[in-house]
Parts: sequence; C-alpha cells; structure tokens
Amino acid sequence: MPLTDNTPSSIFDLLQALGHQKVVFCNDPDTGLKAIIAVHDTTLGPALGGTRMWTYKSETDALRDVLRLSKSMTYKASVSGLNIGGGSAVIMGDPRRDKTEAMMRKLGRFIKNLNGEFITAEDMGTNTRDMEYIRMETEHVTGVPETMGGSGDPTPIAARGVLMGIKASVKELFGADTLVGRSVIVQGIGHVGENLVKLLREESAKVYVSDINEERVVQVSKKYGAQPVANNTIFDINAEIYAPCALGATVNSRTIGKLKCAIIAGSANNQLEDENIHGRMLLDKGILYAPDYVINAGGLINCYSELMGFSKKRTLQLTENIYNATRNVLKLSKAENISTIEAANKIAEKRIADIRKIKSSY
Ligand SMILES: NC(=O)c1ccc[n+]([C@@H]2O[C@H](COP(=O)([O-])OP(=O)(O)OC[C@H]3O[C@@H](n4cnc5c(N)ncnc54)[C@H](O)[C@@H]3O)[C@@H](O)[C@H]2O)c1
Repeated sequence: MPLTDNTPSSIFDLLQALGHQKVVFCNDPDTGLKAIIAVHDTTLGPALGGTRMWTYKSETDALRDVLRLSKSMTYKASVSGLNIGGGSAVIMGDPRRDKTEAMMRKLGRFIKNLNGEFITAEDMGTNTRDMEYIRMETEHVTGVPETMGGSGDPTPIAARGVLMGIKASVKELFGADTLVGRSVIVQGIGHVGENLVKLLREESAKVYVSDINEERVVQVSKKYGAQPVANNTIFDINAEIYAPCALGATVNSRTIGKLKCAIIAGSANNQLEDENIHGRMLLDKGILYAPDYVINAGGLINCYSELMGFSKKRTLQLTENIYNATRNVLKLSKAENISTIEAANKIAEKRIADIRKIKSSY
C-alpha cells in the first residue's frame, strides 16, 4: 500500500490512490474526542473494523494509520471469505490517561450517524468495556461483553488464527507443522500477544517475549515460562519465527537487514512499512512473510460471527481455516514468484472484483 512520505499530498488524491470511499473527522471539545473514521470499501458488505486509541505524534500519522488499517480490513474480510467490507477508526490520545465513558459514547454517536455503513470493534487501546459504552449509543458495534449479547473478547480467537498462520508457514518451510522446539519471538504482549504466547507454549514452542511495558514482560514471561527480552535487543535473538504483535511498520528498510528469522508471522496490522518494497526484499532474502491480514483475521471472524448470530463452533471453524488460506497464499507466491503480500492482494482483489460484477447485474 503506497502510504509513505512519497504519497500524494492531496487527501483526495490519497483516497483515490488507496480506493477509500469515505473519511469522517470526529471532533468533540466537550469530551476531548478527536477521531477519524475511514470507510474503505463496502462491496462485500458494511465496513467492519476496530477502533484504535493511540498517542499519535501528528494528525498525519493518525490519518495514515486509519487509512492503512481500513484498507487492510477490506482485504482481510475478502481473503477470509466474509461478506463484509473494510473500515477502521482511530482516536488520538493516551488510552490510559485520556479515555472516558463520555468520549467513547460520543464516538458511538458519530458511528450511529453513519447508519450502519461502519461497524466497529476493539483494537489497540480499546477493550470490551469501551465497546459496551459505544453500544449504549449505537447498535453498530461488535465485541461487546457476553452479558450484553455479544461474543466478548475477540483476542483469544485472533491469537488462534495467528497460530494457524504460523503453523501453515512452518509446514511450508520445514515440511511439518509441529511447533515443538521451534523458537518464536513475540513482540508486544498485550491482548493478542499474551494469548499467542499461551498457545505457543501449549504447543511446546520456545518463546521469547518483549514489550515496551517492562512490567508485562516480567508477568507474562513468568506466567508462561517464556524468555524475557529487552525491547531494543529483539533483533539480536536467534529465533526462527518473529511474531510482531504491537504496532505496524516494524518490517522496513532499517530492520530487514537485521532480521535473523526464517518466518515473520504475527498479529500486528500493516507490518510492512511499504508492502511493495519490503514484500520483495523479504522474498529476495528468503524470509517467509505470512501476510498480516491473512493470519490475523481471527478477531474479525469473531466480530463477523457476532453479527451473523454468534456460534462458537462456526467461529472456530472459520478461524482454523486461516491455515488453508495461508497455504493458498504461499502456494500462489511460489507459483508466480511474487511476494506473499502480492499473492494475498491478488486473491483478495479478485474476490472483490467478482462480487462487484455480480452486484452490478440484475
Ligand atoms: N485485538 C484484536 O482482536 C486484534 C485482531 C487482529 C489484529 N490486531 C492487531 O494486533 C496488534 C496488537 O493488538 P492488541 O489488541 O493485542 O493490542 P494491545 O494494546 O492489547 O497490546 C499491544 C502491546 O504492544 C505493546 N507495544 C506497543 N508498542 C510497542 C513497541 N514499539 N515494542 C514492543 N511492544 C510495544 C504495548 O505495550 C502492548 O502491551 C495491533 O497491531 C492490532 O491492530 C488486534
């Protein structure tokens, strides 16, 4: 996705280049809410995507993030075979310091005004409690607590999907998908990261953990028998699998040279800073990259299931199918000698184009 410093300076040119339908700036001085909602593509259905709250350095950074996130939601839904489109919301601010009930409910009012074109869920910096606040103002939210008729926390399912993607990648590279003794470094041990550490340890993998929150590193490493690693030394560790589970763009021209892993497979959205450049660099370096939006679709699948009338069994089936979806992407990448992200994009774009055609006919 061409969202770098070289991207068009006009916002409309940028939206045109990325294919976005709508961007809404939400400003509410009373609650301090400064949020951006982006609706990328609704060909397959209403735009579904998380609300992220983060201390963005600038408005441009927040806009860049919401545009990247929403586009990857469209692609994620498409490769996962779901009938929904892609959208996303970001709130500018520190979730630990600035977030309030009123702020989340105000965001709910903005979402309500979109009349179902955008449906949200939790993401970094937000949680099920926040979704509950949004639900007080609009029905267009998923991932609300079970007590409110929702499917609850989607992060264990998101982590299971990532595990499926890791297994499919290991199968491709090593011929068998067992994780016994395989080494994995998990960067970012928040909601998804911690669940992933748990699953990896249950599969008897050797797990290293790092986070900017040192307290969590101590807690999580103790709880699951993982090895703590200082955040600034993660690229010095000799681990076969690097699982980015924090912010995106950690795979870039500055880090690729340092990577010692054979596989990159994690939950973070938009792991490649520039997918054209860095997807190719990884292919040339012989590092297998399991495209983020293919393997982190579990959270989306959970939210989608909630919209369809939640069934735990069906949700698990769809999530375990991430194994096959990843295998298909890797197969196409190999057959056409294209990067794995190009292969995933081809599969996603073909489904959207096919459905767009049938929707335009009587
Ligand atoms: N929550 C979901 O259901 C879901 C689903 C799919 C993808 N994702 C993606 O997975 C990633 C993690 O989501 P989450 O819900 O676990 O978020 P979270 O906020 O619970 O956890 C993120 C963790 O990353 C840490 N972190 C932040 N910057 C870091 C850095 N530079 N280095 C190391 N650690 C850092 C934070 O301290 C925190 O512990 C995000 O990119 C999110 O978009 C989340």
